[in-house]
Amino acid sequence: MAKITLSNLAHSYKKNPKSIDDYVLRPLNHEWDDGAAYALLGPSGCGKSTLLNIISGILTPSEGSILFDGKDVTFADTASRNIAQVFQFPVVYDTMTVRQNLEFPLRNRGANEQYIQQRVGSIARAIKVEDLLDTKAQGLTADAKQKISLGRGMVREDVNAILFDEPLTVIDPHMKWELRTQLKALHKELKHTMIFVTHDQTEALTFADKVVVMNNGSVLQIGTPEELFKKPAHTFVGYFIGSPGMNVFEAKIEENIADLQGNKIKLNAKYKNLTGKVELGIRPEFIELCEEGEGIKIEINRIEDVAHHKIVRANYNNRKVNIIVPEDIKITSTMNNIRFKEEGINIYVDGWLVEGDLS
Ligand SMILES: Nc1ncnc2c1ncn2[C@@H]1O[C@H](COP(=O)(O)OP(=O)(O)OP(=O)(O)O)[C@@H](O)[C@H]1O
Repeated sequence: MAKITLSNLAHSYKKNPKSIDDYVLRPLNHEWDDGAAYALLGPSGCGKSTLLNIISGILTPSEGSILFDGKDVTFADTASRNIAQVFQFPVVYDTMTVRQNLEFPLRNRGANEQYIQQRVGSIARAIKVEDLLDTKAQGLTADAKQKISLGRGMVREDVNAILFDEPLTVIDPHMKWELRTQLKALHKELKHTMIFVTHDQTEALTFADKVVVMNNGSVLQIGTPEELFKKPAHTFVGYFIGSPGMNVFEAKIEENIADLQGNKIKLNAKYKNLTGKVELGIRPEFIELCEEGEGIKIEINRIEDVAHHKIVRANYNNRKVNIIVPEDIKITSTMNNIRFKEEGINIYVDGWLVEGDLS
């Protein structure tokens, strides 16, 4: 296992990039802790695979360097980086049995027979393919083959890192949950440094200790699922993560009062001299519905009953606002107003979170 350091790393697919817009990865400086499970999350085209390919050595970055435990591997090939990879589509040898497929990475490295049997046994148990061990891979479903690919990725204990590039895409939806849980359990047991690329927030939030949120070639935040929920570092993180995502309103801020188009909202911190585009962000979970005469007037458009809560879709001054209310709350025809819970309010300038003075 290794700590992975990205130092002034940037990448452009153009030979002579002229401006920052020519870069698909903008300068990054980050350390990925040894033994942690990371999810790399972001919309299609934000640069996730480019970054993963740079870490694995498939791609050489146009600028900066990458270090494994302090050793510069920027120009080292994939084989010498000692990493395991699992791709979107299964990589298995059809003519081999499941057992032989799982044994392959260990035999390749000259592991002894007793260790191979013990290790393949425990991985087969973890991914629940014990009954398939002596079956040829050829006849297996895409799901089962991808499970074998995951097993092959996990079977070596001596790798620096395991990289997963959207490995659950071909997996049947209810099997996805099971595999994610198994991957998490294997990570707990083996403590491999794992990087899991996905554009699915549920996948990222359930698998990872830390989620790296990317957009447009930049890392916007690295945080625990709780940090991403409570303190999104950027408005993009706020509305990309969450279902529905964070509500964002333009605001004027004077000390500890936010003015939303004439509606005054009390804040639990003071802000001074904010210049630029000032916005107030609040997740739907921190907005309460209340009776007419209190809070801010809204127009309710639709109420959706989802598992364990209701989502209220409404309009406030010609813009959309989403509210999450517990399933046991009865919404009456006079509940046309909302109020904000102070602890759920975050203030942003030009998209970025600013901390106020709590004293
Ligand atoms: N070989 C290439 N040559 C030129 N441009 C490329 C190449 N590979 C990727 N790109 C571009 O780089 C940007 C980042 O792509 P990348 O595949 O890293 O994003 P991603 O976040 O992994 O997206 P997805 O989830 O769709 O795979 C995109 O605009 C893509 O079109």
